[in-house]
Amino acid sequence: MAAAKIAPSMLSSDFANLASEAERMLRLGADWLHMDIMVRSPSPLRPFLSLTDLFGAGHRSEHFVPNLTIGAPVIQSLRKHTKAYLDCHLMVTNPSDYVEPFGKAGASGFTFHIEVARDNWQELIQSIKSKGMRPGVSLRPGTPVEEVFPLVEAENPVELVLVMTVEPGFGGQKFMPEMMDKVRTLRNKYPSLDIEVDGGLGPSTIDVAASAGANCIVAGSSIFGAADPGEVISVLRKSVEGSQNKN
Ligand SMILES: O=C(CO)[C@H](O)[C@H](O)COP(=O)(O)O
Ligand SMILES: [Fe+2]
Repeated sequence: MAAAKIAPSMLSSDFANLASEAERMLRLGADWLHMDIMVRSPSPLRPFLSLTDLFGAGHRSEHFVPNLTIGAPVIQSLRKHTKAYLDCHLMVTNPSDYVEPFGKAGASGFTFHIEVARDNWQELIQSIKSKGMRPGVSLRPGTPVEEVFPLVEAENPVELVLVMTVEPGFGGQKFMPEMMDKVRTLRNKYPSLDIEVDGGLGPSTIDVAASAGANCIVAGSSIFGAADPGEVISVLRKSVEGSQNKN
């Protein structure tokens, strides 16, 4: 059985006090720290011609998501303050460019999106492992779950599948229960796989995700916005463990 992992999304923390926020979450019972990486990525045509040069600054195809958060230097700084598992979720168009810097910075898990790795996921998994990180794959709400089967069944497989339960880009969005079909399908096929859900998880949505078979729970706004964040972490864990004991 895949163990319950509660992973506060540090996207909702006070970035100016990241080390103490991380320490607070671990003290309150968190297993992992979820780090959302959203970076503006250069076009493959640079320095010759970029999509922005062609279509103007409004063209968004160089971004995986319309937001900017943190990069490897922040992971490196945080690593000096904690031994915790840093569960890095890379919402970037070119994940292979980030494997080496994140490995050096001390990332523990490196989860890339299948939508930007359809042609090179085998090499990507290999390089993530060679840098000492645990490879994971994520899928946006519109991406069919079948797309990740080959990555779980590969000779050199991913060790975690992250099912997005909101459109990636921002914390504080509404949970999409229709994504639970993907979780159920994955749990039925792969009983011991780490299946992570991310987006809109909290005490009011956890039971649906836990009973579908998710064992790694990312939660940002519901934990950081709570009067008692430790209680929220405990509710999330009990729901996952309770569902597992029923099966
Ligand atoms: O990947 C993410 C956004 O793209 C975040 O991890 C996610 O949104 C968590 O935030 P919340 O729990 O507030 O929804
Ligand atoms: Fe995330």
